[in-house]
Amino acid sequence: MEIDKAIRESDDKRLKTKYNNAIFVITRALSLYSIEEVAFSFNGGKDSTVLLHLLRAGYFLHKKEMGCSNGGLPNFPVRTIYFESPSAFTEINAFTYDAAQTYGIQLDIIRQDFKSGLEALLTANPIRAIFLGVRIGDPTAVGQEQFSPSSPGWPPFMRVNPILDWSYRDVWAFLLTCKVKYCSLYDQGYTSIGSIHDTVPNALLSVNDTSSKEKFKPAYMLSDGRSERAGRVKKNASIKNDVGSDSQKHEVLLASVIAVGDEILSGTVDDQLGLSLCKKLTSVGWSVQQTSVLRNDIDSVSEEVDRQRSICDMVFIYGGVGPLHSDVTLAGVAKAFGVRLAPDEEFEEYLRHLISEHCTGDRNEMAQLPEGITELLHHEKLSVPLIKCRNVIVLAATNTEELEKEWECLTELTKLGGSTSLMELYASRRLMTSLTDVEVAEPLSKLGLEFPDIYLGCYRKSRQGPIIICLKGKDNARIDSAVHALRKKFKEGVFVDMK
Ligand SMILES: Cc1cc2nc3c(=O)[nH]c(=O)nc-3n(C[C@H](O)[C@H](O)[C@H](O)COP(=O)(O)O)c2cc1C
Ligand SMILES: Nc1ncnc2c1ncn2[C@@H]1O[C@H](COP(=O)(O)OP(=O)(O)OP(=O)(O)O)[C@@H](O)[C@H]1O
Ligand SMILES: [Mg+2]
Repeated sequence: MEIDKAIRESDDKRLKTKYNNAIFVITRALSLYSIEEVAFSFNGGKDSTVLLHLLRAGYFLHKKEMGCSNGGLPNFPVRTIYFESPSAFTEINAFTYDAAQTYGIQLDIIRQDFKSGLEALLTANPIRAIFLGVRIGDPTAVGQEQFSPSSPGWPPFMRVNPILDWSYRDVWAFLLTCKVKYCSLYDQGYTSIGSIHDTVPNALLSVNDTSSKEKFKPAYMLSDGRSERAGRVKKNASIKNDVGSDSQKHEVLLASVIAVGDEILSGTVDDQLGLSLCKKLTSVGWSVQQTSVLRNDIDSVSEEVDRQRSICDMVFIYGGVGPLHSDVTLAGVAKAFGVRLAPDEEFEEYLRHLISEHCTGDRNEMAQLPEGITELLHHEKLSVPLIKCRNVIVLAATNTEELEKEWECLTELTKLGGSTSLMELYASRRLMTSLTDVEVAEPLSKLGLEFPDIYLGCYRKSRQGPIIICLKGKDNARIDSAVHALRKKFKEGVFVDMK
């Protein structure tokens, strides 16, 4: 089988690992489902072209494993579906039909939208699993695994994603190593292909040329796979401004603190970080609007981040950061901003230094960051930079000492960035009194009206104990005036200043 042979003869170890993993997924799927129960969703794009050849090899190897291979593969045995659309590139259509002819594929052309088309397909056929060329960086891949049931609201089937963990580089390494044909648009600067309305050649492949027609290098020349979708016209628009522009509207900067961790919710671990972070934020003049604890679940994270990022100046999120299956925070942040997670070579470099020989296989998965919105905040005291996605700071700290260090660096870095005023300190005074609630309630409300710029808080340490009144603001003189005004409302000596 020529594909299998080409990979075995190649000395690209990484490609071999990717290939073996994908073949494993395919052969498992072919063991789990009968050939009538599987389908392949093919659209002539580079990812589905990779999958076409992997399926050809996988089927061959599966048959061999079962002891019934004769070495040949005259016709492609998996039902193949193509959702044809009037807005597809003619080159894509031509390549799809051409490939069908070359490899003996019986194409089922569907001219409906994905959902209705799949509903009809599943009603008419015993299909239970569909192979897709989805890769982890695709916006639609968020939350998917190699075997992922279709989403709620979609007809029920298993989505099988054998190349989910492949990078852009892997795709081109495979197509070039196997010397297989791919759609001609990829030789004209297109790096990811949607419809004719939302896809143009990737400007990063543009060749400076004096002639009037702009020229582009082929897709495989793109050195940084993170820019694969640079030729796609952006769909989402309304992203809240970064802190520093919008924030000037508020007198006080608003923060939200999000913890991610099933263990906090089950009471297995004590969330010290939330408390510490709230103290730190308050001490530098921020007003914490909300703290929340979320499950290790991408959708929970994305919904909460989306909500908080639009009402707060800055969102601080911690927990669920790392390479484990439960580490979903960055995927949730990516989903909240409607971008994909993509391998970040700079971040990967840091991780490589940090874990070097302890790491086997492909390190890319650990270095996936929300694409196009991530800023790495470097500090010499940190072995890995802090991650800032627009107005969301992702903290890697897992205990208060680590948080202390990250916080120190963060405040230094934001000051270095010229944002000193954003970290302007709050001044505060606390007064203790043995007056009853009823006695202080009304005068305090009136004080609030007289001093709208001063935050007035009350709390007590026990039901019967004294009340502590907290006055906070950015102007010391105003706080002193408020304290004076409050004292004037009562007999002398009923309020004691607390340190
Ligand atoms: C065979 C097939 C199965 C799909 N299954 C799902 C699904 O289970 N859930 C979902 O949200 N989208 C599903 N989709 C839609 C894709 O995730 C995605 O929206 C689409 O490929 C992107 O196309 P667009 O960029 O034109 O919107 C499926 C698409 C295909 C072709
Ligand atoms: N119109 C379609 N018909 C059939 N399958 C499709 C269609 N659109 C998408 N798919 C499936 O979804 C997968 C992911 O699509 P995606 O656009 O990310 O990749 P691609 O088209 O293969 O490559 P590229 O990223 O270069 O466009 C495809 O590989 C294919 O399995
Ligand atoms: Mg495509």
